[in-house]
Amino acid sequence: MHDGSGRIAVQNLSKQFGPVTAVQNLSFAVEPGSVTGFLGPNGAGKTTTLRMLLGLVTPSAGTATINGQQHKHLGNPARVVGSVLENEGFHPKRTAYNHLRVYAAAIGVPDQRAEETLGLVGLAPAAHRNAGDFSLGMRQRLALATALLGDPQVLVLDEPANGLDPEGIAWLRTFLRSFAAQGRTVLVSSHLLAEVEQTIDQVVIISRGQTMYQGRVDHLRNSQQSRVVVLPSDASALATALQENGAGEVHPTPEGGLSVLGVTAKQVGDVALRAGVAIYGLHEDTADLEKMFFQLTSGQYAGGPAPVQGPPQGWAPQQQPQQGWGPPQQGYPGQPGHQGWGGNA
Ligand SMILES: Nc1ncnc2c1ncn2[C@@H]1O[C@H](COP(=O)(O)OP(=O)(O)OP(=O)(O)O)[C@@H](O)[C@H]1O
Repeated sequence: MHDGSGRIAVQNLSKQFGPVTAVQNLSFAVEPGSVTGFLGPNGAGKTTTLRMLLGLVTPSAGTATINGQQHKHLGNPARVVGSVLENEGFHPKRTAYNHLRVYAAAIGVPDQRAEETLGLVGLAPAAHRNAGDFSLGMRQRLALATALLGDPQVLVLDEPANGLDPEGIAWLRTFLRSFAAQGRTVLVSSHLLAEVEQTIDQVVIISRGQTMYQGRVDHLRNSQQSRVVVLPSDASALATALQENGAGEVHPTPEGGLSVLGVTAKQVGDVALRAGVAIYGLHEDTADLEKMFFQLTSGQYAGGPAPVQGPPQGWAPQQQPQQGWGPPQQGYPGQPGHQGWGGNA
């Protein structure tokens, strides 16, 4: 039997579809009490991974377990894990309530649970309307109600925000966070970080079937080095002064200025003052999580938004992911451990 922990563990998971490697040696863990985003571009292998976790696809190698067991060994799986996958079908002539009653009977829970789950997802007023007349957002809610029938400990949702309007997304966010606050586990896939950023507290980012980052979203955000763009009277003199004061990377800009990583505008201003260099312009680029996401998954993109080449500043995508990858290994200005920056004095 399963261990009741609510933990999802994916270990060295791979899936080959003929010549296509959908998932390659993927490892990550999802702990209860949190909402974890499972993020990656289209085709990264998210759906295949979730389908392996739910026992719908057989792995080529590795394991995907819930509560320490593969799905097929969970006993009564609907009581352990509820899922909403893409393109869930409903009988169009069946009411929402009747749809849920059919599923309730199949997993051995009373009809009353159908009413309860309709209430949970805000569909009670539409209980006796045919699912065929539902909007995409209502169908998503009905799919979620179906997943909740067994009062599961774990929820696995594939792109649940698809088809939801902003109000629906806000509602889903509140619902998932309160579900997790009860000590349950939520894993939500998406190809859009912005769509789930406010919902999730942990994130697993994959690209081309491999884990690129696993850890807290706020750690990822805090790890971003800020960038200062400065237009000085003498770029060469300022670049030298910055480097003497411990700035990590200083690059010229096409406008004749400098782009300086991991510093604040104040630090650049202080160094320039001491170096006797006048400043004609100065601004700070704040951390952008979306940019980081593109960088981590850049190899995946063939078209669309132009990815920034190379690993993100201060980050090194690794082939052997570990729980809670932390911020950059080396300190930088503003972080404990950084040496230098006379401008801070
Ligand atoms: N049954 C299958 N047969 C052959 N190839 C498949 C099959 N299922 C998935 N793939 C391929 O595996 C790769 C990963 O697909 P998958 O659907 O898991 O990615 P995804 O991250 O969920 O993408 P999306 O966000 O577009 O759904 C893709 O190249 C896809 O074409």
